[in-house]
Amino acid sequence: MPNPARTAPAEPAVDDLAAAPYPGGDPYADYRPADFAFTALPDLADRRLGGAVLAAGDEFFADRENLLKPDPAEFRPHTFTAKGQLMDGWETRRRRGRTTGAPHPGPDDHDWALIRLGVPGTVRGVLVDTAHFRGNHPLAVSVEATELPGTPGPEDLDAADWHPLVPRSPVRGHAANGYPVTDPRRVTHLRIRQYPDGGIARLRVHGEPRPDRAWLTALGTFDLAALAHGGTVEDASDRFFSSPVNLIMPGTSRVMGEGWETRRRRDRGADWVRLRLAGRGLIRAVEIDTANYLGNAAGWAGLQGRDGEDGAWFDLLPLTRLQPDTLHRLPLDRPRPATHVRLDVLPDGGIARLRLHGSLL
Ligand SMILES: NC(=O)NC(NC(N)=O)C(=O)[O-]
Repeated sequence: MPNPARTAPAEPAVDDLAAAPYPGGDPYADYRPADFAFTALPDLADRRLGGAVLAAGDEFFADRENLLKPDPAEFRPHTFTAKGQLMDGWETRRRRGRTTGAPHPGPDDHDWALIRLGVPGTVRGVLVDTAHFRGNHPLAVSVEATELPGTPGPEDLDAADWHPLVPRSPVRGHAANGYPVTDPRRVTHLRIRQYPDGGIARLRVHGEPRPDRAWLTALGTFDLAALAHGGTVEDASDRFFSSPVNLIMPGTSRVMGEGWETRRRRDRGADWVRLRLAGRGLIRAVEIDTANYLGNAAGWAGLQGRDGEDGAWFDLLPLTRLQPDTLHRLPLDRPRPATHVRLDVLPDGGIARLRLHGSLL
């Protein structure tokens, strides 16, 4: 019987895909970030929107649920549970070949996980973050997608029709690995495969939300700006401290960092964010919440509306004085059809949530 260690090819040098062992100090010091335009779009798999990892073939070293945690992955060196080093991600056991003569995994051996998006939509890019997985990240990943009605379980997903979103692609360790997606189909669930095994810290699925239209019609009156209903942040003047997408996230903010906070303005200008509504609708009631902004709440806020991509902007809500750390409830007397809304903030500061209650036309 040949000794596989002797016949195996020499260890490849630490190349671009690999990551150096943890050198001590700040675990993110040698992390390799990525700058992909699609990351400006919301994460449709966000746990806070209802995203979940429904099942995984293996999760021996670290739980699949970690994949969708909103915060960056943490690393505590030399922290061992009964199974191994504590890892903040989804990590499977090492695969083995079948025989002494073939001890390595086969070329198609892989681990898999099934993801339910929090909001269905068109995926524009997938981010596979291998933060802190060095020497145990997968060699490659692939992602498939499907669209199913209702609330299917893992068994239903097994029998679903899957189409590829990301072909089998190389993965770098301790890095943000971005894969742009061009397939325009609406999807509700994903299947990620990692070849042959290993650990992934976080999975982000960036795209355009496309919720169930029949559900919105049944609701009647709902928040036309909410991400969960298909509202989107198209652009904003400032993303310095936090993302404007926070304005349209579910629930209330718990701390300052969970809202939209702009930097201190040193000119005479104003900050703004432009939203595309869930559809063409009539807004009747506005909520502007400055929760957790005490010394830095926006001073005044106003709303403009626009009907169609090329429509002219018109006043929806005149500039209104805001109080710190307060939910402002503002009925609109004369609703007008709108597809887009611009929130103007004077002179700068923080707003935690913007709710635009109304109905589709
Ligand atoms: N040092 C490790 O991380 N080893 C193993 N992983 C964990 N989590 O212990 C492995 O084999 O990948």
